[in-house]
Amino acid sequence: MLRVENLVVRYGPIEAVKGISFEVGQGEIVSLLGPNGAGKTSTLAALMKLIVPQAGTITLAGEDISAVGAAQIVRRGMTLSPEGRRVFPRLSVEKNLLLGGMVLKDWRNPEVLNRMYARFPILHERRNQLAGTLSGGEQQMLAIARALMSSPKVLLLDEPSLGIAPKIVAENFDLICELRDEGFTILLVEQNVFQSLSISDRAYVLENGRIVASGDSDDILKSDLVRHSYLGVADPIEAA
Ligand SMILES: Nc1ncnc2c1ncn2[C@@H]1O[C@H](COP(=O)(O)OP(=O)(O)OP(=O)(O)O)[C@@H](O)[C@H]1O
Repeated sequence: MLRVENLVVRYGPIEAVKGISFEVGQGEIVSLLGPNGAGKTSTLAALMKLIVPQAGTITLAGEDISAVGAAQIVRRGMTLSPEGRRVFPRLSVEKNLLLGGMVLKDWRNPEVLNRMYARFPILHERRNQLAGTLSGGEQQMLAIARALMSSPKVLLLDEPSLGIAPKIVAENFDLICELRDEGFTILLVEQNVFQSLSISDRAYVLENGRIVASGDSDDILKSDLVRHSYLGVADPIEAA
């Protein structure tokens, strides 16, 4: 569903992503892991053209979207729930949601909004409230719901558990699994390595802009590299 080849992202002299290649199959959850500064957010931003990559080929559902801009990428079926949620704090919950589908022709179609409210009743309850007044967990829910408003095929999730309470984190991971079961294809960036690997099918580990490990999530969880470098424990199964 998503294939990335030789992606390079530079900020002036800093090469943040150094020619990485990976793919996400239809209906998979794939984790992109790695320490702070590894290049995870830069990769997602480049996929959505929020920053322009210096090189690389991006293929979405068989179509080359390397030269396609952000709005068109959303129309073609890929959206991002960004790190730090980035809801518009002074707009209502409903307006935040509508913005998620606004690049589509039928963005005013009430069915789309109603479907989202049926999935997230709390957002319906709070639809007239300013987004900035929601709790962290609710804002995260809103960011994911906003990304779903354009009915994407591929969902990019950047740190959906960052800064929210453990109970809500567990609910978010359940939601991500539900979305996979409904057929969404998900690329998940997470600091929460155990939980991320426990729900994903496969994973890539980024370090200093390069992929240093990849494979089935179960194998990555057991690998020495991840155990020692990223999890900091001798036995992650015991620790979990
Ligand atoms: N706007 C920017 N200008 C200059 N350098 C940047 C910019 N954004 C990121 N970088 C640098 O690019 C590298 C990769 O950063 P990036 O945010 O993609 O990593 P990350 O893996 O997402 O880390 P984190 O989990 O901390 O967000 C880092 O060295 C970072 O300092």
